[in-house]
Amino acid sequence: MELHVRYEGDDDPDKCTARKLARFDLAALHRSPRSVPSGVVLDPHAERALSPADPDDVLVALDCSWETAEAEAFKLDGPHRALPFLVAGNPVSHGTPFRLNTAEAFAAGAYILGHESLAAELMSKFRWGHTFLELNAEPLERYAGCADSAEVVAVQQEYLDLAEE
Ligand SMILES: C[S@@+](CC[C@H](N)C(=O)[O-])C[C@H]1O[C@@H](n2cnc3c(N)ncnc32)[C@H](O)[C@@H]1O
Repeated sequence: MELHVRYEGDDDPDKCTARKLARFDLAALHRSPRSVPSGVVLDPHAERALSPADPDDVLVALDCSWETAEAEAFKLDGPHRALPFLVAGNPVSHGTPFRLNTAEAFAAGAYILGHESLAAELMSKFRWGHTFLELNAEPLERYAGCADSAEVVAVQQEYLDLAEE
């Protein structure tokens, strides 16, 4: 599985998780949208949830600040998919649902698409990485066992209902 990042560079470079993954040769950074290959785009605004039915060869994320991550910013080729209910494990957004950093989004995507060891390798580069995998162990396992996006959404609903109680 290849990981590609459309890199906006408008967030703190010292804390940027995409840059760290690139330093370990785990992801490729693209400063121009034209050089980003077509692949499954991890897009929180997408209508369809990522599921094991999606292609697992190329995953793309947009690394930018959350202030500029509006829908128009995600103009990239390929099917756009939202990650289902998962909570951030990083210290900046710890416990916040849906608001993952780029490394967490890639780890979640890899896990759901059947690449658990890649998810573990990505998270091993961050001191909080194990927290993300521990906090989300059950939902990740369940999403990875779904047949399609509709099943993922049904499982997600159980977590949303629990979160509302
Ligand atoms: C907005 S950037 C913030 C990155 C942060 N500056 C960092 O250093 O990791 C996070 C990216 O991860 C992906 N992502 C995060 N949460 C997501 C979700 N719930 N669904 C789909 N993609 C998500 C998107 O590509 C999003 O643009």
